[in-house]
Amino acid sequence: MVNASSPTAHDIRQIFDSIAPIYDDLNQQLSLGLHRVWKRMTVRWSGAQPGHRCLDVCCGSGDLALLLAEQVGPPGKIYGVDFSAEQLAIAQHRAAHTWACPPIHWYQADAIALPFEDQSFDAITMGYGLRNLTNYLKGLQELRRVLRPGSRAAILDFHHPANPLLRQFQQWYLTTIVVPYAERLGQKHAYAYIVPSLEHFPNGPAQEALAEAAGFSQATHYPIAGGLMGVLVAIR
Ligand SMILES: C/C(=C\Cc1cc(O)c2ccccc2c1O)CCC[C@H](C)CCC[C@H](C)CCCC(C)C
Ligand SMILES: C[S@@+](CC[C@H](N)C(=O)[O-])C[C@H]1O[C@@H](n2cnc3c(N)ncnc32)[C@H](O)[C@@H]1O
Repeated sequence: MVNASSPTAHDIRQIFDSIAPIYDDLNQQLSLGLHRVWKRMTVRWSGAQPGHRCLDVCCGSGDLALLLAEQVGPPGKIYGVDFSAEQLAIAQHRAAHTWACPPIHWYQADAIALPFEDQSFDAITMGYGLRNLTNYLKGLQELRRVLRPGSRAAILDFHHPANPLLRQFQQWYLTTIVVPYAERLGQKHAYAYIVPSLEHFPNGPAQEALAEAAGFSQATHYPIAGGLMGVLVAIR
């Protein structure tokens, strides 16, 4: 059983391997489909353009990598990285069954040790991944390392909203809606992990400071979904 307050990387990989078959459906149902809007915003903020070479870190089942592929088109190149083999298997299957999807290169690797040369990418996305890393700073340093100068990383994730009512709503939704829903599918422990993962995750201004500590020249956090989450846009 996962130690929810301080899970190891192995614990986290096991969680995402185990929920892979239901991950997409639960995200769609639990976010009322809105997660696709939040991901499209993230791709737009990444600055990805036709012909670009882009990376989606903690790609999971491939949502953001597939959106990047749509954006860069056949001349572009897309790479997806995740350390969960089961999530990557879903991503590969979805890409193979997506009409006219440009080739996407999938890598099973750790986000804090990316298997790419320095300054390899024109844009990077990371959706609901940073909060799951055991070392946020190292994760941001790796994103910066593989980005080309002047290029952007767009990092989408939850955080605790500043507004106390919204924070109460977030806690209520996660504990009263999300966890019982997942429990009916035998995945209570996996989804129960979201709440403690938020406890020590930095808010917008702290994320900006962390990105600058990682060496990014500029970082701006844009709250979305009423402040329940946000997109950190970091420029190398
Ligand atoms: C795509 C979404 C969440 C991804 C996600 C992130 C994690 O860290 C996990 C950890 C463990 C298991 C699963 C995940 C995981 O799926 C967002 C949509 C799914 C969310 C679970 C729904 C909660 C969203 C907001 C807290 C409330 C939104 C309210 C609005 C009225 C829909
Ligand atoms: C909540 S899912 C997000 C998936 C996808 N980005 C999305 O938006 O749906 C988090 C993903 O991060 C991956 N992950 C967590 N820690 C990782 C690490 N250190 N290295 C690589 N992948 C990691 C998990 O395996 C999981 O697929």
